[in-house]
Amino acid sequence: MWRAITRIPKTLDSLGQGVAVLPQQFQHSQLYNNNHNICSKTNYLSLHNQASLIRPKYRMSSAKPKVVFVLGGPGAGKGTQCSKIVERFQFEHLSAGDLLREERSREGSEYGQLIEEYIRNGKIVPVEVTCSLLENAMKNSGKSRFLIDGFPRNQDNLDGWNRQMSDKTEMQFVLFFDCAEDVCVKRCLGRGQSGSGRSDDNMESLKKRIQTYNNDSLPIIKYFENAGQVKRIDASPDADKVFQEVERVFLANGFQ
Ligand SMILES: Nc1ncnc2c1ncn2[C@@H]1O[C@H](COP(=O)(O)OP(=O)(O)O)[C@@H](O)[C@H]1O
Ligand SMILES: O=c1ccn([C@@H]2O[C@H](COP(=O)(O)OP(=O)(O)O)[C@@H](O)[C@H]2O)c(=O)[nH]1
Repeated sequence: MWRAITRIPKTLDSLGQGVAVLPQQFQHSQLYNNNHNICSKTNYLSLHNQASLIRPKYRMSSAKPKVVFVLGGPGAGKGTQCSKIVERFQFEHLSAGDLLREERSREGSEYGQLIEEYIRNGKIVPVEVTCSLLENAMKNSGKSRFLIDGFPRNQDNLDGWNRQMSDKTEMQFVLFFDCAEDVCVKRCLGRGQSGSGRSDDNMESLKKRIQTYNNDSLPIIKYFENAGQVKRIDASPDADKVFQEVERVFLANGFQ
């Protein structure tokens, strides 16, 4: 008789980051859910055996995932530079905006309409939606280094991240692409004209996005700056020149 309940050992229990390599079927199990980390010994043994199948991979990723936040005005060149970072360093690029656009277009999404409304009006989607998309993308990628592009952009985003993700990840620094407003506008309009298909690369939406950036996002960058966590990059030169600076920052912070 297995009357006694068994607490899953810490190594299996704390899958906050190890879960990144768990196959889908584990992700709703007691192994995954820290809130239900007590199970019968029979269940435990079965889960333990299943978990041992994936143990080597889990061990490899037992450190907390490293996160770099990438911030800057609309059109500052965040996405462009993230692609270059991915080519040069081993990072997974997660654009919060792209994830939201994907979710907007996903058939059956209960948030599609809400997301479209927020994006078109340059407003910031409630963090519960964005943070869940980010966490899922992190888990599904199986990677351990992430560029989180375009997030956190307001206090609600930052609070939500701190509640849901900060204990599970190691934030390295904030890469801030500093770009004058008129340059940002020109780049976004250029992106729209060259067929981005984005519903917000037009002057009307841009005015609202810039206002949101100045009112809501800049204070967050300031907050990180006061904490000594911001690496500021002048985003006005051409993309290759900007990347020279970006590369220097990553090398100086121990990334190869
Ligand atoms: N350094 C740069 N100089 C000139 N144009 C750029 C530069 N970086 C990006 N762009 C262009 O500006 C537009 C916006 O860049 P993107 O990387 O999508 O910005 P963000 O992700 O910050 O919105 C794109 O059309 C891109 O090709
Ligand atoms: O964490 C995020 C990131 C993006 N957005 C929305 O998505 C839009 C586009 O963001 P993206 O980062 O793709 O583009 P950018 O404005 O930086 O060019 C923003 O204006 C917001 O409406 C959001 O609500 N939360």
